[in-house]
Order: sequence, then structure tokens, then C-alpha cells
Amino acid sequence: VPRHRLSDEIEKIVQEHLKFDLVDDFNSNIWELLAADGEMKVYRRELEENGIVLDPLKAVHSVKGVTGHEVCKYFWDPAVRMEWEGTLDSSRMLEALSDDTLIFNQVHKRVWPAAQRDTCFWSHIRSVSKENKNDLDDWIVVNYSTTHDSAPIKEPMIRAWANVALICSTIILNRDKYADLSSVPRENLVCKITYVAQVNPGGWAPANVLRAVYKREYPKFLKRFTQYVMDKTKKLPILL
Ligand SMILES: CC(C)(C)c1cc(CCc2ccccn2)cc(-c2ccc(S(=O)(=O)CCO)cc2)c1
Repeated sequence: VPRHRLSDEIEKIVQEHLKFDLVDDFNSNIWELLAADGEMKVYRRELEENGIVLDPLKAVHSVKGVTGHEVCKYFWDPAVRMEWEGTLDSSRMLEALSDDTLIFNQVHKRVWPAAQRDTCFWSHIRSVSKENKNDLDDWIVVNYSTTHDSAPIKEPMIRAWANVALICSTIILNRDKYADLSSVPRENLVCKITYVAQVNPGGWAPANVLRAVYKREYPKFLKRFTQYVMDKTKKLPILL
């Protein structure tokens, strides 16, 4: 795998997500259920630093008819970002560090009476093989804030910070019926999705306003993205 200037940081952040995000810690009382819609459950933990809301968000979802590779690919692919992302004014891919690592600069729509925000982050996609060789690989995308010469911080825009991971496992129902996995019909696929996000909005914004925005925007965002992947893949051969 070709190495580049961010390889070490990426390895550290990706391994942290793989170690912590899939722990099922929902029965402890640290997570508060924000929203539930069918199979999708969105939780938050209240966390503030110097009066700035950093509330970690964790969502789990189960989507029929798609593979984890497909979900992660559409989430990572710069070519389709504005097709599913409804919260952005613009998205620019600044640099491709390798075939699995890109750097983005995105301007977010103003979702509250505060100044407009932008983000600059590396986005890394990879497969993670399972212990059981019969299982399909898991897939993960991590979006982690970074700096870049082509994305200078320019007033009045406020630079926000994000650490986001999308981790997907694929379950094949009636697995033993299919010798060739690529002939599995889509109705026998279930994708288990874990989405974690921690955002620092940068600059001050009222905690109650931020929490109301998070409660409204994250469930909408996840529902829209997963529906988009189902619509885009419906007529396509499955991507294992
Ligand atoms: C402060 C600001 C920068 C505006 C901001 C506020 C909020 C919380 C409110 C919210 C939740 C969901 C969608 C939009 N806004 C979320 C995000 C955010 C959402 C999603 C991702 S991503 O999943 O990596 C997809 C990237 O295209 C990154 C950052 C950013």
C-alpha cells in the first residue's frame, strides 16, 4: 500500500475507530437515544469542553439489499458527494494522496444563526477482513479533519472540526444456497451500519441551539444517505 505524509496518522485514527466504535455499550447509561426510525437508532453522549458542545454521536442501522462495500463506496466517492449530501453548499476534493485517501474542503449550509462553517478533512476507505473467512469483509470510511494549503482559513468562515467513521458489515441470508456469492439476490443481503461522529463547530454557538440542530439533522442525514444508496444500487449487480 503506497505510503504518504498522512499514513501514520491515518493508521492510528482508523485503528482507534476499529477498536472502540463497534463496542456495544448501549446498555450502559452513557448514551441517550436521540431518535429511532425503523432499524435506525441515533444516540448522543453529552460532552462539553470550555462551554463548547462536542457531543459524540453514534448511530446504528440495518439496511436490506446493499453490501457494506457499496455503502462505504458511495459515502467516500467525491463524484457523488453532492448527490446525497443535503447539508453542503459545496464540496471540493483537494488532493488524492492515494487510491484510498482523499482530502476534501466542504462548505456547510448555515443551519443556525451563527457564522458559516467549513471543514477540511482526509477521507480514507478500506476493507477489514473478518475472523471467519466465510464472512464478507467489513468496510470502513474515516473522515478526519486536517489542514491543507489549498484550504486556508478565511474570515468570516469558521473552520469546524470533525472525526467521523462509517463502519459496515454485510450479512448474507441463506448463505449456503449460493456457491458463487456474486449471484446472491439483493433481498438476501443485510448491511449493519455503525456511524460515529464527533464535531467541534469551532467558535462559540449556544449549547441548546446546537443540540436541537444535532437532534434534527443527524437522523435526517443518515436516512437520506442510506435511502440514496438503496436507490442507486437497486438495479446494479452487487459489489462484494
Ligand atoms: C459544524 C458543521 C461543520 C456545520 C457540522 C455540524 C454537524 C452537526 C449537525 C449536522 C448533522 C448532520 C448533518 C449536518 N449537520 C455535523 C457536521 C458533519 C456531518 C457529517 C459529516 S460526514 O459524515 O463526514 C459527511 C461529510 O460530507 C461531517 C460533518 C458538520
